[in-house]
Amino acid sequence: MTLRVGITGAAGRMGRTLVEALGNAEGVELAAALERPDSSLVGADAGELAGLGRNGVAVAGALDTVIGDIDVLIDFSVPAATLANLAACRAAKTAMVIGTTGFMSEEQAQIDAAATDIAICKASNFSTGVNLCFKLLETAAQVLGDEVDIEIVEAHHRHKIDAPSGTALSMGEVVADALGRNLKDVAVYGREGQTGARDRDTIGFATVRAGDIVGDHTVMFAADGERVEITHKASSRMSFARGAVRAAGWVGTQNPGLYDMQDVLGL
Ligand SMILES: NC(=O)C1=CN([C@@H]2O[C@H](COP(=O)(O)OP(=O)(O)OC[C@H]3O[C@@H](n4cnc5c(N)ncnc54)[C@H](OP(=O)(O)O)[C@@H]3O)[C@@H](O)[C@H]2O)C=CC1
Ligand SMILES: O=C(O)C1=N[C@H](C(=O)O)C[C@H](O)C1
Repeated sequence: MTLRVGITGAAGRMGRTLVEALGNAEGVELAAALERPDSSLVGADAGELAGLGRNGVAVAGALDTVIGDIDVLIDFSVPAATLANLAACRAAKTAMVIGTTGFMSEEQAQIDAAATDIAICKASNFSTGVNLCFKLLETAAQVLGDEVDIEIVEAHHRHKIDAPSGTALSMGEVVADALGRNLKDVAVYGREGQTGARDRDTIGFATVRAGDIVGDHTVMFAADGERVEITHKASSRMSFARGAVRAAGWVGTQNPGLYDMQDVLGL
């Protein structure tokens, strides 16, 4: 069976990469591509937009005009657009892959609620390497325990609109959970001025925004006399897109529920 997939933000950085990844994947096919209703790109060919040549899929401006043509919607856009698409998918019983980051906790609650009716695979990062790093981080935190200072440093391109990155926050959650801490209580987002000495239980975050960096993440476990650093560097958005397309093929056959890339990879 071939699953029919729709892509939102089809002209965006991830949207174009997803169109390319879908063209190379098996068991899934591009059935719809979406942009804003008032976008000048509505009606354009999605393959041409992605720089691949015509693929015959015209960009639509409204999800309700194409939702009957798709089995799974892949959404990498902005939280407000994702939540509007979530409501439409919930009503139509269409599965979703959500890659958008930067949701507030009450927005995440809407996703949790929709997952009682539809299958949703949501991940802050769909690359295999980052999902492996989540496992390595859990082990590192368990072994190094409370004897180390933990700092998370992330760097992304100048266009990124949320900080810290969703991936950095997920890494913080993995480490905090492994240590029995609540990230909300221990996170420190940047430092300035007379900060006082570091509190051992805190988990620090630092953000770099520069140039065309695709996505770098380092978690540092620093003790007196040694430190461990676990680093992932993405050099192509295709690493995220391939994972999201794999997730679409997987989530399209699941019962309602909220899943992540670890479920897709069986980690
Ligand atoms: N989970 C993962 O593995 C990854 C997640 N991401 C996340 O994906 C998201 C998108 O990133 P990226 O592709 O770089 O961003 P872009 O800005 O390049 O693309 C976003 C797309 O969404 C569209 N869009 C924005 N607002 C709306 C709206 N209100 N209604 C309809 N469409 C809208 C944009 O259209 P327009 O240009 O007209 O605004 C654009 O086509 C971010 O949240 C990012 O953090 C990114 C990479 C990997
Ligand atoms: O906006 C991006 O580009 C990315 N966003 C995701 C995040 O916020 O973690 C994933 C990746 O790092 C690229």
